[in-house]
Amino acid sequence: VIPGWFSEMSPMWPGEAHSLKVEKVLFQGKSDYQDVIVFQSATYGKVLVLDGVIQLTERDECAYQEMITHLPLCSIPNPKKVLVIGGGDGGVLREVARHTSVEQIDMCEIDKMVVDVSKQFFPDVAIGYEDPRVNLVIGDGVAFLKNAAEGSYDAVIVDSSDPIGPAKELFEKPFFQSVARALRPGGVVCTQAESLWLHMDIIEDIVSNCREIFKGSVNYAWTSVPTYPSGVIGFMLCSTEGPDVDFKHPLNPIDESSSKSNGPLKFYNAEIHSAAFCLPSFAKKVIESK
Ligand SMILES: NCCCN[C@H]1CC[C@H](N)CC1
Repeated sequence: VIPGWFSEMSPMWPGEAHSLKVEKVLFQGKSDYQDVIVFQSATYGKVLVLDGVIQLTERDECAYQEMITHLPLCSIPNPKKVLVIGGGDGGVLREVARHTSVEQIDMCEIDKMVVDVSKQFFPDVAIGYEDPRVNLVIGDGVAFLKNAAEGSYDAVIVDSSDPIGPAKELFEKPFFQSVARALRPGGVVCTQAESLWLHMDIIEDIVSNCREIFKGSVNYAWTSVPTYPSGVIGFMLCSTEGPDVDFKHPLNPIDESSSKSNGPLKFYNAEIHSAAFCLPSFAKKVIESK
């Protein structure tokens, strides 16, 4: 490693590595599940790294947290009960809390060290934990959903790391089946769905599993996050059989007054919501043909 530089290498993006200039390492630890590092970067603020993979930076986390949350929640009229799988940094909680219709936010995060480190080093992200509607469970999302009552959620958000390490099972068919069971008719799920530049094979498998399991609509959306591999990240948006969900045209705008509580929206808006579903031809061919 070049002195003072962090390079993000993984078998999931062979032959390439995004690098950030490191000013100071603020935390290094090893939880029961993964290596955890926080460093002060020269140009992206503080950075959270798990097993050598960038999870968030202060400068661009708004793009991911706002899109993964508002793409599903702005697509249904009145979300009340929301489940977050993963998301231990608290950023998705911060975004869900903007929705005044939401009454209960359950979260299941497997690694307590991620929660503690986020509260210590990323207070503007971990602010989500301060919302009284939040119930945090430290545990395995797969087990949590197996025990969830049928049809108990309006929305599930799967804010996972990559399918190498603790999040591996969150990309597999049985997990998607348990999500569908826990959703009410016309309920929605949004999952972290990797990069259309790097992972069309993974996306192809996820799409075909989702089309089998979710009998409402199944769509892939994507957005720009400079510090994620290839500079983009995708999302699977699925709804269960029941009241129609048109993900491409948001019907439930975020209540402006509630947005102020956790600072202004920096990235999401209704136009970029619809634009997120426009795909390059090479991806359309795979995703829309499954
Ligand atoms: N809430 C933290 C974001 C986790 N999602 C990331 C997507 C891109 C991956 N390479 C790493 C995890």
